[in-house]
Amino acid sequence: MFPSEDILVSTITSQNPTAPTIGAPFHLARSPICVTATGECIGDGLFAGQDYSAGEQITSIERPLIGSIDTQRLKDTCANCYVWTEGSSLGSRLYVKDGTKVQTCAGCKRFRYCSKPCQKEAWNRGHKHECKALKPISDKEIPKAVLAAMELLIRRKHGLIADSDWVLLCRLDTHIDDFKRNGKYGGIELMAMGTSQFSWTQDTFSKDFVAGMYARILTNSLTIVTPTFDPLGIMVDPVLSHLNHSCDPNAFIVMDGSEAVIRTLKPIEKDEEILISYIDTTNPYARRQSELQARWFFTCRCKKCQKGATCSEDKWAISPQNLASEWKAIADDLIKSEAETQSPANHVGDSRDEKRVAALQAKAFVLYEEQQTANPLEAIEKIRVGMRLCHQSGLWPPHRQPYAALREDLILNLLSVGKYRDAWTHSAKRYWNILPALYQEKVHPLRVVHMWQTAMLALYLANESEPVAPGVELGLIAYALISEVKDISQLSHGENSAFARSVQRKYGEIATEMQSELGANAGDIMSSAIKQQIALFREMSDRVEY
Ligand SMILES: C[S@@+](CC[C@H](N)C(=O)[O-])C[C@H]1O[C@@H](n2cnc3c(N)ncnc32)[C@H](O)[C@@H]1O
Repeated sequence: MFPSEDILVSTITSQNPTAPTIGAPFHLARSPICVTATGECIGDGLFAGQDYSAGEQITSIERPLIGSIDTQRLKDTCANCYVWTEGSSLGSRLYVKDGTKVQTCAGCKRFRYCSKPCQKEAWNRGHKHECKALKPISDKEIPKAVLAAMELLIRRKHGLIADSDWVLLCRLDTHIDDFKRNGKYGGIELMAMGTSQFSWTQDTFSKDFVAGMYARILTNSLTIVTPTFDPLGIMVDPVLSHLNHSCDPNAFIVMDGSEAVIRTLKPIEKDEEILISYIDTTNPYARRQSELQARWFFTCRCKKCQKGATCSEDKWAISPQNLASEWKAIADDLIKSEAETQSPANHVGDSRDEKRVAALQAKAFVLYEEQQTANPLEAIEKIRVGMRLCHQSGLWPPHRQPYAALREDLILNLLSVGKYRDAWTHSAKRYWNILPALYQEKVHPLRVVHMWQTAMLALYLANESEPVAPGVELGLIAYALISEVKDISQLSHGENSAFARSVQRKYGEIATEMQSELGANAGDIMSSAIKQQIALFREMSDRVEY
């Protein structure tokens, strides 16, 4: 048992950030981005230890210190290596070995593992202590943040978290005062009480310390994702959790099983701060600010936010004054009847026309959120209503949110009900008109993953007897896309990543198949045919109604 964690933590938090180590890929220092309204610097961040070009690895962390899987994913995800054995999106699971299954831990009946070695690794990391504590409460649904806090406290109590990690972790802000101000501190105290009780650590950590640690998890966790960015849970890590946010980030975290890698999105100079994004940065300015304020308690002053609502995310296809009169009437009704239209997250401007546009935007976001909890067929209907609103009002360019996000979910839902052809035309629209606008860097991992999914859909449809449109040969389009993804995935995911390797493998299979079909002149025949097919693929993006 430790004499007094509270004393240890207060000593640590007053220390200065670590000095840079020569030759290290990054270092921790005071961040100029974390400032109060009066300009006082209040937080740390990670800074580049050398110059990096776009698409380079900065560092790799074998596994985050603490990971906690979403309740929904506990049943189909390995709690050690984070392999997701189900997966919904097309082409997203090629990197998972066929027949991978997970089995429940016989003790706690909560976590599942894909193999004996994974179970053993988790056991030795601390599950041997945690399992006993979780066993009597195996029938209770426990929020992932509580499970993360339990793991953290149990492992520290049993000497399974190094002092150096603990020191860094305890330096992260708890935001307790912010929680007290927004009225959520009571809930935190309650969760912390449960955490202490369930983890059998009351003898080691005080009530206030646990509340602080729980609050720290809420404001410093990152999302565990698959290599294709399907969310699986949350992770807390002394290094990763020190990364600050920018709506115009220069880096991102990509995961390969339990390994988390920080990679660059743009060139970064030595001593420049490494910034990732915490949120969907494709949203308009007011929405981004509201989300960051509500969840992380800060006003973002990144380069993009300093320009206010003037960037491409905030551009309308027509000016608000030119909205057709029937849409003005619809907007006026919404202003009278729907509270959401007044939310600061939808703020567009103070003129009457801007308020109307904000009301239509609020409605589109409500529809976007509502469809997320509906079954696929209902979701498709709701999404179509939202997309028609965006299209028929004439206000939205295809990449403006939530129009682009609605199409994204439409594609996923169409795939899940087997409407592959419909999904294909929307994917073509997304490929040509949306991805380059949303993710301007070619190495952006979300752009790469979406390209990959488009390629896999083309490949699937290539085997159907009826072409999707006259003259279209989807096999060739798939080949061209896979070959593009093959090259870029080395930069977005890393050449040795499971994702890049599975793309490489697929490319090899298809190239061999094409060569055996077309013979010695395969290269020449294909390059002219591909040009023609790409032109047809581009034309397909104009065939969607909205
Ligand atoms: C995951 S932590 C990052 C580490 C944090 N800077 C620290 O030293 O504890 C998230 C917190 O960092 C601060 N932060 C991150 N990005 C910021 C930004 N762009 N502007 C202002 N504060 C930021 C906020 O206080 C946020 O709640």
